[in-house]
Amino acid sequence: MKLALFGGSFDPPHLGHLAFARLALDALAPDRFLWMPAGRQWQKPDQVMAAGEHRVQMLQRLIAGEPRFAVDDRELHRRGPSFTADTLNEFAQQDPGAELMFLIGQDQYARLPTWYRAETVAALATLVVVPRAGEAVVTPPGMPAHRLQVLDLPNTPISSTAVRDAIAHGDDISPLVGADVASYIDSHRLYGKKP
Ligand SMILES: Nc1ncnc2c1ncn2[C@@H]1O[C@H](COP(=O)(O)OP(=O)(O)OP(=O)(O)O)[C@@H](O)[C@H]1O
Ligand SMILES: O=C(O)c1ccc[n+]([C@@H]2O[C@H](COP(=O)([O-])O)[C@@H](O)[C@H]2O)c1
Repeated sequence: MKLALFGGSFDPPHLGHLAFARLALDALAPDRFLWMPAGRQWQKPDQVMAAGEHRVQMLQRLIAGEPRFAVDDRELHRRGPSFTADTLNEFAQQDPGAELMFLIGQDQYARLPTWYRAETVAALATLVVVPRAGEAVVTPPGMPAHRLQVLDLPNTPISSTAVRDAIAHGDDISPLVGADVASYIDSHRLYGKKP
């Protein structure tokens, strides 16, 4: 069983995430593809994120057109920081024969040596990495031995930060997150969205 895991803050999820996920679905042909919103991303201590339930609802709207996608909210229910090593250990114990693939963009791949138990992450999953914001995939110094699959994602210059900034400026965010996520943000007044 091949299991693709896409972890993220998803605050909010956007069309860049969706482009990456669709490409991975085609390229990897996993048996399951799970989007995993982080509970507490310990490396973003200053960011007050939208509640986990809102991020799950936005993800559900973003992925609605693709029945092979599902949301796994286990990290939202775990106490303490959301360590990817813990999550991968859970999957490995749950299904010892499964081939785990963890999706990340180059920005996070570059930081991976700073993650909690990076060697466990590297040992348990193949890292599926895409370029980000024009930055090619480069293995960072200090990265433990790992399996790497690079996917050639065309540059999708969207970030959650840009979405939050666009909201602050009163801009239409539908081109960044799609109409369904935009209307969810609107109706729940997330990220300081004005009526
Ligand atoms: N436009 C994009 N293209 C490729 N990968 C992306 C893109 N946006 C996010 N990712 C990747 O998706 C994962 C989750 O990203 P995250 O939820 O932090 O979104 P973000 O846009 O990077 O957020 P923020 O701007 O708040 O840092 C990370 O591995 C990140 O590298
Ligand atoms: O385990 C860690 O130490 C760790 C440190 C930073 C990020 N991560 C995970 O990497 C994924 C992408 O993070 P982010 O902040 O770019 O959305 C998400 O699943 C995070 O929980 C994990």
